[in-house]
Amino acid sequence: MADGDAGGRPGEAAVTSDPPVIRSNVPGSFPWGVMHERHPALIRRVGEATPYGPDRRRALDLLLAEITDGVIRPLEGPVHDRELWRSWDRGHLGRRWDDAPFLWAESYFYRKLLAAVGYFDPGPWRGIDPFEPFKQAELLGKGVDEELRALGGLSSMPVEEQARTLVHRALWGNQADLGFRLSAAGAQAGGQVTGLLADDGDLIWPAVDGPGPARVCLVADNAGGELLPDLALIDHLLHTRAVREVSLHVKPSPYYVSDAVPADVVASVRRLSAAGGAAGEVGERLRAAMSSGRLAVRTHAFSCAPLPYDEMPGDLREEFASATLTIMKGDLNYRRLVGDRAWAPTTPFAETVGYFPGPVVALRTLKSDVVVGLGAETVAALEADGRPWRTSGTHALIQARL
Ligand SMILES: O=P(O)(O)OC[C@H]1O[C@](O)(CO)[C@@H](O)[C@@H]1O
Repeated sequence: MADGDAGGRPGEAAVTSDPPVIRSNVPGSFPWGVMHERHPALIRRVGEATPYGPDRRRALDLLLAEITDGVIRPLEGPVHDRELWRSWDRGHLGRRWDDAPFLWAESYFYRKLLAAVGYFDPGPWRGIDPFEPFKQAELLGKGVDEELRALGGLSSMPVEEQARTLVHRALWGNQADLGFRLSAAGAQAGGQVTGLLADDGDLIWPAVDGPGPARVCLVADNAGGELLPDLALIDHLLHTRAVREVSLHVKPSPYYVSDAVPADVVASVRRLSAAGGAAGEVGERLRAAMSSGRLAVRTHAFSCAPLPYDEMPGDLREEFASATLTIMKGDLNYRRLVGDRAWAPTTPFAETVGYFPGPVVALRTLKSDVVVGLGAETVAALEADGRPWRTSGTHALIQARL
């Protein structure tokens, strides 16, 4: 199957009734806006944020030209991940960007952006995160101060309320990733519609507290304002709950603007420790947990793959299969989890994640068209309201399949 258009999940019987994959070839649609407005704006912002020399600037200009009216070109030179991308290709190289699945094209765009800035090349720009200036500004910003201060109020709450609060902070931390803020709608976003569109939050704790030592995987999304509450939640799992071990999955290289990489984990733990008070204690406990191995940071290449999780490789499948619970953070992970398809929003969540090898919960604010697991009345009310509820980041959900 070229790109899973008609179902055909690897390792499973073809599901011919699956809806079509989302592409960016409809002018005016959300994916079209990402590819034609957000990505060019991002190329410009990256060029402004770091003092690259003429070669890198030329490469950024070429990337802009390629995504504007060109076809998808292969990576040039002796790159370390050529074989990987060949295995992920699905026949899209050489076709128009807009005709590839949105998920695939977006992901490849970020890989090409890293190529343009020389992130993997020998030389001065190797390993320089092009998004670091944005991430750093956020980590040092006022919003983060508030987040850290709020941790002080937790100790006076009963444990169940602490847990609920931490899950909600981790959930809403996903609201505004830095890529999302590159669009006018995203820049103005910030409202929250209280009352989740789906709320399986109460299912989390019985799953984690069950008999036997638990191991939790948290598949992180953005750095800064999202990773800090994720880390606070991890601290709760390790310190207050009887969780033996947490695997924190972050991206092996910069991706989707603000996605967390290992350097962001280190920066966030430092930020927590430096804050003093309750946040400082969280930071110190996390540092100790990293030293002892109870908190392990993982970077799997598939975390930056342009494919849904139902195509995950065997070692990652085993990792999730052996976890008591996997927490999937954010919009992109949600798209990869349920499949980036034009699902009817009332499609049961469990039906879309049947392939997932262990208990899984998604914490996600809605920033793209994909959504499943909603009640018909909820959908009718959202549609009647007339505002862009699927993509504005104002709505959130917690969905579990245990
Ligand atoms: O950081 P998150 O929550 O994964 O959101 C990233 C989202 O932003 C977009 O890339 C749009 O810019 C979506 O396609 C994607 O799902």
